Amino acid sequence: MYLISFQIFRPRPVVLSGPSGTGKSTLLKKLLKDYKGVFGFSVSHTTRDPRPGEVDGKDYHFRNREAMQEDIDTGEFIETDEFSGNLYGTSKCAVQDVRAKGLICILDVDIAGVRHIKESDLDPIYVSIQPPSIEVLEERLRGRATETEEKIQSRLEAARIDMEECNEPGLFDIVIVNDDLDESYEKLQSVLKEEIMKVQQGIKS
Ligand SMILES: Nc1ncnc2c1ncn2[C@@H]1O[C@H](COP(=O)(O)OP(=O)(O)OP(=O)(O)O)[C@@H](O)[C@H]1O
Ligand SMILES: Nc1nc2c(ncn2[C@@H]2O[C@H](COP(=O)(O)O)[C@@H](O)[C@H]2O)c(=O)[nH]1
Repeated sequence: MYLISFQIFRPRPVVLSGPSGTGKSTLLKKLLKDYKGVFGFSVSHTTRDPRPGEVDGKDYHFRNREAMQEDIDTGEFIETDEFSGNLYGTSKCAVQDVRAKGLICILDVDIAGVRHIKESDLDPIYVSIQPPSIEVLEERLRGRATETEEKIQSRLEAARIDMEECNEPGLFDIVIVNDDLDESYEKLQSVLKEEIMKVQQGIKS
């Protein structure tokens, strides 16, 4: 009996994608804070260096390239991509850890990651978070002050491609232009309402 109801209430994961600096982490941190016990973050692996304040195992699993490549070769990842000179990837464990708790698993991946996930059996809701313009994105990236000039340029180059590809029919369930943060958050909550309710009702019953 317990098993049957667990399967009925199993929420769909959520993929948040969009250019670097567009506000994905800001929005997902708000969801995690406002909906405790509803969402869980899929902690990705990366070979990039931690930024000040980032914690290994919480923000990312920070690995050197050799170690991460070994894990890729042994089939531990759902998807991986090279972005701005570093490897990033979603491990099977990262997603399983969240889903085993009955939580909505949030994945933050680039657009190549979205395409790889489409080939898996994950069946998430796909959300693209876009900047109002490339100029605003550049301001946000510079304002965050986490990248070198070279990295800012490579991220802006990837952003131009992402801003074009996000409108490809069928790629995303919704594209949210993150101009006003509160409005974007409203839209995000609205598209996730059904899954949120599934988990909240599951908690009550
Ligand atoms: N709607 C908004 N208006 C103004 N600033 C914003 C808005 N949303 C996010 N920001 C700011 O933009 C910067 C980048 O946001 P954030 O780190 O969340 O981006 P990101 O998409 O997660 O980037 P990355 O993919 O590189 O991790 C941050 O300084 C954040 O405070
Ligand atoms: N394909 C994947 N992309 C990922 C993953 N984790 C993060 N990302 C994307 O990388 C860039 C840069 O992130 P940053 O933290 O260095 O700024 C950004 O677009 C993320 O969405 C992943 O596991 N797979």
